[in-house]
Amino acid sequence: MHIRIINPNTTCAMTETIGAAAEKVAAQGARITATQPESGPVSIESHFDEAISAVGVAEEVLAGERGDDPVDAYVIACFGDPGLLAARELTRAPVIGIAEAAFHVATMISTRFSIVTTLGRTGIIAEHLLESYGFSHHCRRVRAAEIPVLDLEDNPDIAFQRLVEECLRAKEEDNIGAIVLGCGGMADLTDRISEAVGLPIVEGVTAAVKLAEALVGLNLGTSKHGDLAFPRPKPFVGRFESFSHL
Ligand SMILES: NC(=O)NC1=NC(=O)NC1=O
Repeated sequence: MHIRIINPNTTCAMTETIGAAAEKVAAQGARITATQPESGPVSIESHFDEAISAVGVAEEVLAGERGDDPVDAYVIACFGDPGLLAARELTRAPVIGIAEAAFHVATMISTRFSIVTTLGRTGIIAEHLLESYGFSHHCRRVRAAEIPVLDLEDNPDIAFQRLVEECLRAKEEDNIGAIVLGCGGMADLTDRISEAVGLPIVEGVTAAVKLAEALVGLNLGTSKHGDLAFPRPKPFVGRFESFSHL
């Protein structure tokens, strides 16, 4: 089984972190390819960043579809799940966003969870996803450690400390059974945070890898009946000309 994990931002170090975390939990025989767009934001911390990164996600799925190494499942490894539905239109394989995966897993081990994400301004993105996926009433609170995404790579000790402090506040105040980590860049911190906080920690990259394995094992992929059918072929002009007649 070949899982292509797409880091929608363009920071190689974070792609490596994400890929290593995925490798650690991947089943025997599952092969992980971790990739990122050639162009786009170095980190995704706003609606604008999300919108721009969605084009890169689509390009990385198309590269997987057109390559000579067949892809069995895709993971979008950014907590905003940028371009998730557009990506699903481009393939028959399962495409799993790390936020959606984390929400599903968290509700299987707890009746209520909180999210601890990076910057407070990205909290609304998580709220929109909770509403869109139908998990709003399961989530007590969306919290932020107030760390820029790239601090997870550049200042890991400070980032870890702030994350643990916010997770401890969530455990103390939110009446929850689990915490969802709200950034793909936190993929390597799960065990350390869980040990420090004393709660089950659900992290989206690893949750998405295991759900991808489950869907492939069930021989289930993205439905091509209805809105996730392949896009109608048409010309694209200008910088997106390569998308013409997909
Ligand atoms: N909430 C987030 O910080 N999301 C993210 N930004 C990135 O660049 N990757 C993420 O997962």
